[in-house]
Amino acid sequence: MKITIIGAGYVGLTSGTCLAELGHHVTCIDMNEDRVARLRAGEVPIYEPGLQELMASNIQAGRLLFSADTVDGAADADAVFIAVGTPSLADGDIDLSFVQDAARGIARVIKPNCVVVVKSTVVVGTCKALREIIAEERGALDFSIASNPEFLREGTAVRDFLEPERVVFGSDDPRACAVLEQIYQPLADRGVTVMRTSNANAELIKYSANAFLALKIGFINDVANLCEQVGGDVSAVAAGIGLDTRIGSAFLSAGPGFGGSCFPKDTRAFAATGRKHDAPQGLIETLIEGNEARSRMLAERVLRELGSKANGATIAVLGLAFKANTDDIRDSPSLAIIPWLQKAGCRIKAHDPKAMTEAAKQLDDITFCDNAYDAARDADGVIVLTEWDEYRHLDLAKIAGTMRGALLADYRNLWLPSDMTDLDLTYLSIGRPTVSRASAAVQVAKPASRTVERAMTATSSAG
Ligand SMILES: NC(=O)c1ccc[n+]([C@@H]2O[C@H](COP(=O)([O-])OP(=O)(O)OC[C@H]3O[C@@H](n4cnc5c(N)ncnc54)[C@H](O)[C@@H]3O)[C@@H](O)[C@H]2O)c1
Ligand SMILES: O=c1ccn([C@@H]2O[C@H](COP(=O)(O)OP(=O)(O)O[C@H]3O[C@H](CO)[C@@H](O)[C@H](O)[C@H]3O)[C@@H](O)[C@H]2O)c(=O)[nH]1
Repeated sequence: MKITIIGAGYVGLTSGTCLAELGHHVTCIDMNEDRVARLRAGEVPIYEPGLQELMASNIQAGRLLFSADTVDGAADADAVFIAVGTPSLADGDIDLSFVQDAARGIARVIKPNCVVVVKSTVVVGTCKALREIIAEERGALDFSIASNPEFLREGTAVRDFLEPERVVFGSDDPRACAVLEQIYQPLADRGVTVMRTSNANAELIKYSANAFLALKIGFINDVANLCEQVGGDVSAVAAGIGLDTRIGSAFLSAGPGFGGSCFPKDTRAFAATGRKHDAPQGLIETLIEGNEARSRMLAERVLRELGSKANGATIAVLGLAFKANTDDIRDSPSLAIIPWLQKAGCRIKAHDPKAMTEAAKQLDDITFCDNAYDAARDADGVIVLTEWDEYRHLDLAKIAGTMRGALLADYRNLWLPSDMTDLDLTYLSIGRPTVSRASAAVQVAKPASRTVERAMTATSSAG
């Protein structure tokens, strides 16, 4: 199949590369000429593990091309995938202007019988509206439209695309369904479930999936708040409920709140769609409120701990990306927590293995450091906001030895409270007992089984 992808960002580039890997001939088009030039030179403009190698081998095999020219790239495609951004508007609804522009851009170019596939995350009814835009722009042309939402996660995008738990596509046009079935046949041959449904259902499935996953996170964060008040341990509670297969153990890691380019904007859009269609999504409205309030709550927890020393304190922030293994900082908790600390008079030193360049564009007055040890040196407090593996292996005694203060706020539960008892640190984490510097030994109950506790910490942060 000849496939064109409009938008070579996280989704377009990964999908395009993976579709080439499945044997299709793919052209990725992006309006950002600089991005296209870098891609043509074999450079991957985002950090996504495994993508560079896969891209190189498919370029080499002649199955993957890049272009900044829609006419050049889309004219002979059997299917054109739209994978451009759908950011939030001020009222929470999504901005469909990029998708609409992309549809207008291809309308005059596509060949008869082409299938236009919407991969961007869009609210229900969008495909229908895009069909009208293309028809208006092009006049009489036989073409089909389909929705094919993407479920990949940043950081594991290549694996998620090539080994998905399911592929969902929807169209009210059997010809579009036949083309999509052919495109995904190589995955179906490997045993992947390919679900075919209506256009509207496919659009609804994407938002409902993200909203449900975000609810799990919001729920466990609320449970963590309760654990902190009553002396519980959220890791144990999550493990205990997750053993029930009706609940499942995934997406029950308590932390600084969900961020990223999807959950915050998609939950807002889902709620806005509910309001618009007189089907209020009360659970999701409350979830959004709680998640937004969480950043301030976690900043205040640190400020409370620092007390009168907060104004003028130096805080080392470890991790700026919204999660590990990505350079993406869109809607990252760091972007909300850091300004709260700065407002209270804290000076911020920060480190992130991949996201400092992006963070520098959005955060002011930060001293960026080459590594976590440099960030922590002379700091009054250290806050962990991203669960990078390299932080798990830090020498905490060394960190404690070079800090001016003694506060470690582990908002990703990377370590165990019971491992802190010999360190000269006050250890805060999420939904678990605080280990206070002065009376560490009496405050932390040893877990019944350290093996179980360690396993829980490892799996819960895997997401
Ligand atoms: N990032 C994810 O993990 C993820 C996962 C699943 C779904 N999604 C959805 O996929 C869509 C894309 O997300 P993303 O993170 O890849 O966005 P992105 O911002 O990384 O990439 C979008 C790209 O589209 C390009 N673009 C915009 N308009 C264009 C046009 N008219 N012609 C050509 N190029 C154009 C931009 O230059 C940019 O490079 C969104 O709707 C998002 O919600 C994202
Ligand atoms: O148990 C968990 C799991 C995740 N998170 C946070 O939730 C956010 C989203 O994480 P994740 O889902 O791993 O990352 P994304 O790359 O944003 O992927 C989500 O959003 C994509 C875009 O729609 C979908 O395609 C994916 O299926 C969906 O998982 C991040 O801030 C995580 O730190 C938690 O706090 N606890």
